[in-house]
Formats: sequence, C-alpha cells, structure tokens
Amino acid sequence: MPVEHSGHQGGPCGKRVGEEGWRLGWSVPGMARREEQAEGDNHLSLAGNERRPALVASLGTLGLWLQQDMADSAQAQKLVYLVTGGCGFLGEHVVRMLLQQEPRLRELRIFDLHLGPWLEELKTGPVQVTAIQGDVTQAHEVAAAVAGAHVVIHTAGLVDVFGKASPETIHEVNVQGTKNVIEACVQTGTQFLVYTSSMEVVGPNIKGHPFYRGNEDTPYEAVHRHPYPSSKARAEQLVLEANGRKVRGGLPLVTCALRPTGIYGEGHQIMRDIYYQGLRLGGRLFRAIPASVEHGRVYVGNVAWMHVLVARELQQRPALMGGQVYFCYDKSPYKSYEDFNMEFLGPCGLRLVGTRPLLPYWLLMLLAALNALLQWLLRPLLLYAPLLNPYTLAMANTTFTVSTNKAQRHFGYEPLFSWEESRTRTIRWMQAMDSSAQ
Ligand SMILES: NC(=O)c1ccc[n+]([C@@H]2O[C@H](COP(=O)([O-])OP(=O)(O)OC[C@H]3O[C@@H](n4cnc5c(N)ncnc54)[C@H](O)[C@@H]3O)[C@@H](O)[C@H]2O)c1
Ligand SMILES: CC(C)CCC[C@@H](C)[C@H]1CC[C@H]2[C@@H]3[C@H](O)C=C4C[C@@H](O)CC[C@]4(C)[C@H]3CC[C@]12C
Repeated sequence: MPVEHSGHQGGPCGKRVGEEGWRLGWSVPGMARREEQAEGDNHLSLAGNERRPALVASLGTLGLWLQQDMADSAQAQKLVYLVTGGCGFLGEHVVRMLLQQEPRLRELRIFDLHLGPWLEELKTGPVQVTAIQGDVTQAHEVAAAVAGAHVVIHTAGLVDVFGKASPETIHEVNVQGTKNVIEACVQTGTQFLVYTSSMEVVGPNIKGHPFYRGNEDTPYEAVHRHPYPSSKARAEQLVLEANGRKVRGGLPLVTCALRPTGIYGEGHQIMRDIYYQGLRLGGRLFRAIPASVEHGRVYVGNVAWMHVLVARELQQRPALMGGQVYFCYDKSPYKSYEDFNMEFLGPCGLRLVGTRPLLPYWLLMLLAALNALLQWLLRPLLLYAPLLNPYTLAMANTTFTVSTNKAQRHFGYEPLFSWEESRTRTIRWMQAMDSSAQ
C-alpha cells in the first residue's frame, strides 16, 4: 500500500518501555568493548604474569617484558581507517563496530556530507576520531580525507528507489563518487578499499526472475534500468577492476565488494516509515505481497561486522580476497518483505491483515504506475515520493534470497548477532524511538 515518508505519531510501542535511545546502549554481544580492551592493556603485566609464571622470575625480566608489551601495543595501534558515509544508517554501525572490534586502530576518519552530533561522544575514547564534512563527488575533498589512510571503507551512497533524486545525481554520487575514492587511493598510496555494494547489482532484474537462495556464483541475468541499481552495479565494477592497480609507492591496490541484501536494524528509516503508516491506519497494515515471495534481509550489526572483518582480512589475504564480491548474510529467516517486518512491527502492536494479498497484483501495478505519474506531474510543485512505485513493487514481489558461505570460507566470517538478538535489538530500538518521540 502506498506509504508516504512523513508524519509521526506516538504508538503502542512507546507505552511499553522507557529506556535510553539505542545509540547510548550500543554494544556487541559476548565481546569485550574496545574501551575495556584498552583498559585491559593497561593491566596486561598482571594478567599476563598470571598466565606466564616463567616471566616473573625477576623484576628485571618483568620490566623488560613490560617494555615489550608497551612497544607491541604502540605498534599494534597504528592503523588509520576512513569510513565514507560514516553517519548513515549502515555507516554509523560500521564506525561503532570498528571502535569496538578493531584493536589496531589509531585514527578513525568519518567522512560524510552530513555529520551527526553523536560523533562528539566518540571523541573521548582511546582512538582519534576525525569527523570530516565532505562530498564524495568532490575529488579534492575525497583525496584530502584519504591521504594517509591505510584502509578505506566506502559506504557513502545515494540510496534512492523512490524517485527523490534525479538519475544524474544518483549517478554522480554513486559512480563518480566511487571513482573519486578509487583515484584518491591510487594517488595517495592507500592500499585497501572495501566497497559497500548491494544485492541489487545482481537483481531482481527487470524481467522479475527469481533468485532463490543463490550464491555469488549463481548464474543470473543482471539487467537494470532503474538508476539506483545501475549506479551500484557500475560502481562495483569500477571497484573490482581497480584491484591490482599500483598505488603511490608501487604497491597494488586490493579491493573487494560486499553486497548486503535488505538491511534492517536500529536506525532503519523505511521500517520507521512503515511503522508510522501502520499507526495512521489504526494499527493495521494490509498484505500486498504473497507470503511465498522470499526477500533477503540481513541485520545491520552483522553487515557492519562483515565490513570490519573483511577490511582486516583483506590485509592478510590479498591474493584470495582481492577483486572478490561477498553477499552479506546471517541467520535472519527467509520470509516475504511484509512478514519479515512483522517480526518487529508485531511486538509494537501492529497487525498484518490478510493471509493473501488484499488487492490483485494488476491493481497494485496500476496504483504503482499512478504514483509514478503523480510524482512526475507534481514534481514542479512538490516532492511526492510514496513507498509504492513500479520499481519497489517489483522488488518486493520478486523472490531474491541468498544462501552462501563464501565469506566464512574466505575470511572466517560468522554472524556476530544471532537472529534472536538481531530481532530483540531492532524491537528495542523501535520501542525506544517511539517513546522518545512522545
Ligand atoms: N539500506 C539497505 O538496505 C542497503 C542494502 C544494500 C546496500 N546498501 C548500501 O549501503 C550503503 C549505505 O546505505 P544506508 O542504507 O546506510 O544509506 P544512508 O542514506 O543511511 O547512508 C548513506 C550515507 O552517505 C552519505 N552521503 C550521501 N551522499 C554523499 C556524498 N555526496 N558525499 C558524502 N557522503 C554522502 C549520507 O549523508 C549518508 O550518511 C550505500 O552505499 C547503499 O547503497 C544499503
Ligand atoms: C509494495 C509495498 C507493499 C511494499 C514496498 C516495499 C519496498 C519499499 C521495499 C521492498 C524491498 C526493499 C528494498 C530491498 O530490501 C533492498 C534494497 C537494497 C538496497 O541497496 C537499498 C534499499 C533497498 C532497495 C530496499 C528499499 C525498500 C524496498 C524496495
């Protein structure tokens, strides 16, 4: 059903919880926080001595060992990472994950068109956090941010399947922006580049062919007309082709691309929009897509973790991983787009009406086409950008799921968050978001 991105009402979610926003509670399950690790480093001599009694034979040995420890940790904390788009939905999770899970970080640069106020809280930690307000379409701004970085994680992009931006702008940000990042790496001598691609570089294609639990090698006719997937596909191609180019200093550039399916989790704007739409409809959503159509989803924390891991391992296994693509996956269940959303919206008091679509598909297509026409007609006056348009309908109505273990085989990836945890975190975020809005 057409859903507009606007408006805001309180809802049943918020009545249940009165907790802090998700940003304040961000942590990783079963793992020491980076700050704790840093604190642990300060006490290494004691903890280490318990484990290695031979080393405490004399005070002199202890002193030597301490010095060695300090040298090791100075050596270890030497890397400079740059995250483009670091203030976006995914980018913020990547930034926070790096701070928690990358002990070799010395400096983390966050480059974004719009910097978030939450960055301030990160500046008090042991890693130097440098916020850079900049535009990936401006080559000189990108080059200045990249200079001296060891690794670039390029997540910045214009994610627009609703017709908010022009095809030219989407191309400019996603393709030219990526070219600028690649050239900046080459010119300044940065050797490792991770690109956030998308499942959409593969499909669903314009013919609506299903991709049922496929992997990176599954044959599929990837044909696009929409500006967003076309731009992502071109940018991914550029990144992969750049693998092996000599960067300043003569070393080879090592690149790879991660292809998330539909990401969900804390900060997911579309989930928020659908939630408020449901509230406006009296706590109901009306089924539009058959439950049998599977749509791939992956939790944002696991996508962020994959970025951290791939960036780390790319430095260890450039021959294996350079020029490769990896789907992002975890244990999220295979469901239709709407049924999956109900995993979070249900506990927030929303109901999905109907076991089958309430409207025939041809009527939905007609509505989608009408929306597209209205968008075009109204463009000189206002931006009409509902969720339902011919492209989003095709996306939601075409089976596209992945089943692969390539990331596990190549760089030891295992999801950091179980499905239960991903679900709980997402629900808590929705509840907190709603209570803070009231
Ligand atoms: N959200 C998903 O479901 C999904 C799925 C697959 C892939 N992706 C990809 O993941 C990446 C991040 O997506 P997201 O969902 O977090 O989107 P987002 O819009 O929340 O984040 C994108 C970030 O890029 C920044 N940005 C946009 N234009 C820029 C420019 N010209 N210069 C500098 N920064 C700019 C934005 O300010 C924003 O902070 C994108 O590349 C997207 O294509 C997203
Ligand atoms: C037809 C209506 C009932 C529902 C409309 C849902 C629609 C807005 C959803 C369905 C699928 C969603 C996309 C999908 O999860 C994957 C991606 C890839 C990513 O690169 C960007 C986001 C995107 C396009 C999702 C956008 C919202 C979509 C189209």
